[in-house]
Amino acid sequence: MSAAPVPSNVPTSAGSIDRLPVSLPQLAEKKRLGEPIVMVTAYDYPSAVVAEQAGVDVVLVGDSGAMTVLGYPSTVPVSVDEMIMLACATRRGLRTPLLVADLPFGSFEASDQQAIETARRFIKEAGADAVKLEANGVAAERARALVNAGIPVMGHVGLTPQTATALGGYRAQGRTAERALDVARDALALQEAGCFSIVFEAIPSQVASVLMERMEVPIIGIGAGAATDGQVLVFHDLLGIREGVGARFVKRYADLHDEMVAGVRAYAEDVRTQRYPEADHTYSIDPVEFERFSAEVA
Ligand SMILES: Nc1nc(=O)c2c([nH]1)NC[C@@H]1CN(c3ccc(C(=O)N[C@@H](CCC(=O)O)C(=O)O)cc3)CN21
Ligand SMILES: CC(C)C(=O)C(=O)O
Ligand SMILES: [Mg+2]
Repeated sequence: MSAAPVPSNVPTSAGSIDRLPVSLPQLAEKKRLGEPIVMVTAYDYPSAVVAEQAGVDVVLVGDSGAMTVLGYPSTVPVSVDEMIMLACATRRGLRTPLLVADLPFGSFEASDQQAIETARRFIKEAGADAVKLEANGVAAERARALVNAGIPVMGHVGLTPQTATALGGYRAQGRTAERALDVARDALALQEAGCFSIVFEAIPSQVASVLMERMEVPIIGIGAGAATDGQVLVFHDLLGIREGVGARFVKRYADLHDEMVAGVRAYAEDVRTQRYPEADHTYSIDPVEFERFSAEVA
């Protein structure tokens, strides 16, 4: 399927009627065929347009946006309303990729009903195609309730930033036999609960490799090695938009932060040295009109 190079710029937040998104069966088919699945985060209209035009399969409105675009020190403080706003902006720039939205910390844990109400907001108000939730004590139970309510769910195991304090910070997980078994249990529970896909974050590649033998749904890795069915990276990390969190899995494909600073610096320099604006950047008025205006205003 060839992606339209132009965004739909949909009139409503819920997506355009003629949108043909990447489907869950298409992702399963990619796994079956061994075709790697490409996922990237986006948080607003321009990043969504970039992801669309680059032809990715899945776009994640990650709660990492709490840090990358909202400036919070972690993903924990971001609210559902803030995430909905990011998801709506992303939706408007997106046509073909599957749009997945992270359920933020505190928005789904309390009860199945809370999880369903939150997920429905992402689907109905923001036009998300699916939601993602991080493994914790109740995630599999909530995932099952969401799937039963007709909401596609992606799981997330390994380094789960919403519970990073309990995990010892932003560090790789599953590095002892016991902890690798914890990751395995989380992944199998989420698969059993009906998740259509699961993210493996920051686990040893050997552990991910062995787990892949047990996984029937497409697995998207970030710092989980090359054996997963696809990869995901944070938009700002792969484009070098800020210093980032220093995760070893980041591969930087551009240095946009430096380019943006250089651009604004050059603009500032032009203003201060009066090299901007030039004639091309200014408007003019008909000479007769200008004479009349000058006579009156004086
Ligand atoms: N911009 C951004 N990109 C991300 O990938 C991301 C976020 N933000 N915010 C939430 C989490 C945090 N992430 C991280 C952060 C660090 C490592 C990491 O590799 N940590 C080192 C240890 C660093 C230390 O010792 O402090 C490790 O080797 O485990 C992995 C994932 C991934 N997520
Ligand atoms: C890194 C991905 C998987 C994520 O959860 C996020 O960006 O919030
Ligand atoms: Mg996340």
